[in-house]
Amino acid sequence: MLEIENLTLKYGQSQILNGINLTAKPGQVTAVMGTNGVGKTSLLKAIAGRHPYDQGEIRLDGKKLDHLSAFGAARAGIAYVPQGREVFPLMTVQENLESGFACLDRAERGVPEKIFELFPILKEFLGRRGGDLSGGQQQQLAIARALITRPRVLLLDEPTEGIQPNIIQQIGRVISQLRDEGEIAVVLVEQYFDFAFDLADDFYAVNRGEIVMHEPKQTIQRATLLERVSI
Ligand SMILES: Nc1ncnc2c1ncn2[C@@H]1O[C@H](COP(=O)(O)OP(=O)(O)OP(=O)(O)O)[C@@H](O)[C@H]1O
Repeated sequence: MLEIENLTLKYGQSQILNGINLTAKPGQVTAVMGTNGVGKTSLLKAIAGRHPYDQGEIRLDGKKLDHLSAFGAARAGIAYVPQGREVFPLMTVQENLESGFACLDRAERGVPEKIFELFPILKEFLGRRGGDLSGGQQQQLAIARALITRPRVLLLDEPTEGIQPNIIQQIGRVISQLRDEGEIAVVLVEQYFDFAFDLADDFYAVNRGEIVMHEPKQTIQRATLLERVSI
């Protein structure tokens, strides 16, 4: 389980996150929603060791992750799929997948067959360059690369952005499957409201660096959440 307690983050003098508390459980999709610029990406970056946070605590399975680097966070079990995907355009699909090996011990460095079961297109395109894939295929590659590290937590930053509907559906099915397997806590930052609403088990609405609503699927009202994330 991922636990964030009282997290604050600044860019220079600008306070961007102001005391965030959030829990993401394995076997659940936790949605973090809100309009542009409220701090969703910054929160994921802090968790993934991509940006230093000022105060607060991040714990994984009860263990404090003490201001880790990106490498340290990946080794600790946190995988991050950034907005815009960051696929290496001149490297092949195979090489892009292997770039996920960096944080693994030598004995663990292999692409599990499960990756190709989740994303069959990647097996077909192993020799193709990342930059020659469609946006949706690149998103699948970015998620696959993250899964290679066998994470405990999967952070997804707007995985549907700029992607055609049939691939959005496939990505939704993969996220559901990962959730149902029960091993990984998925944290989903998403502005495509219905995608997140249909998929997630727990919802956090963020506004100006603060959590303004937290409610599980069982009790949440669609209209209330929509209003909170549209402010
Ligand atoms: N490197 C940076 N330096 C200074 N300010 C930044 C930096 N990155 C983001 N910001 C600012 O921090 C605020 C939060 O940005 P962030 O990207 O976390 O928001 P977001 O909710 O993910 O928005 P979006 O959906 O547009 O990505 C914004 O006002 C943004 O302009």
